[in-house]
Amino acid sequence: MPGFITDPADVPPYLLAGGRSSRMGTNKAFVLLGGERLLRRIAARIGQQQKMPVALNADTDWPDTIGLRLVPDVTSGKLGPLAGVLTAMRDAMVKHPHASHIVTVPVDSPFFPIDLVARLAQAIAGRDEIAIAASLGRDHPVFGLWPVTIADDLETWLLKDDKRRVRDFLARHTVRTIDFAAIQTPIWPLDPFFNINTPDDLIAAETWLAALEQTP
Ligand SMILES: Nc1nc2c(ncn2[C@@H]2O[C@H](COP(=O)(O)OP(=O)(O)OP(=O)(O)O)[C@@H](O)[C@H]2O)c(=O)[nH]1
Ligand SMILES: [Mg+2]
Repeated sequence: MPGFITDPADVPPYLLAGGRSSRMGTNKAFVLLGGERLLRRIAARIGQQQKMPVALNADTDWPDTIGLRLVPDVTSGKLGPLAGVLTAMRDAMVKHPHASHIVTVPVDSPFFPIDLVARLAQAIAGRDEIAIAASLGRDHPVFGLWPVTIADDLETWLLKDDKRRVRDFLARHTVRTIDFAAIQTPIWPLDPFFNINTPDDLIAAETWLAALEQTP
């Protein structure tokens, strides 16, 4: 029965920013959207829902953490978003020993739903279950509630599996997938998990931001 997590606001939040931003050509966290850096925008959005401070999963030489606690990957070689998830699990075991789960959000999706953690948490029915977001028929596992109990399995898998396909890891566990509706705007329905990978995506995101501001 769902309801394993009694207070979603108690789940420690981790912001994933340990990627290479290769398609953007410059660190995505510091690009401006609506005059504000993505890093600050996303940290504020997830931070407003959670009681514990947001931790930043990023490289050790990160230029400006904006006051967030920096948690670099526990594995080397940039093994992808799940390396960030593993890092968050390991960190939470030390910093938040009572937490059964952690929540991750990527630094590049500025319109994610405000009720994200509440809805993911509601779906968790047991200590070892994962919950991930989905929209418009696509899964978004970087938006996930992850049980710290599976850290060892994730570490073993990350170090052994060459392809490191997120769906292959998810197949090893019980996963609750929660669907979020498109957001109605005056131009077109917006995927709440629209993410910014390229300079063109950033231009599109400005258009979406303006459209949202016109939405009653
Ligand atoms: N900790 C960590 N996070 C990662 C890693 N690779 C990607 N991410 C994060 O996962 C999220 C989704 O990744 P992508 O959209 O591919 O971003 P990216 O890898 O920085 O960009 P590209 O180089 O263009 O693929 C982003 O928030 C990234 O910062 C990694 O090796 N370690
Ligand atoms: Mg990438």
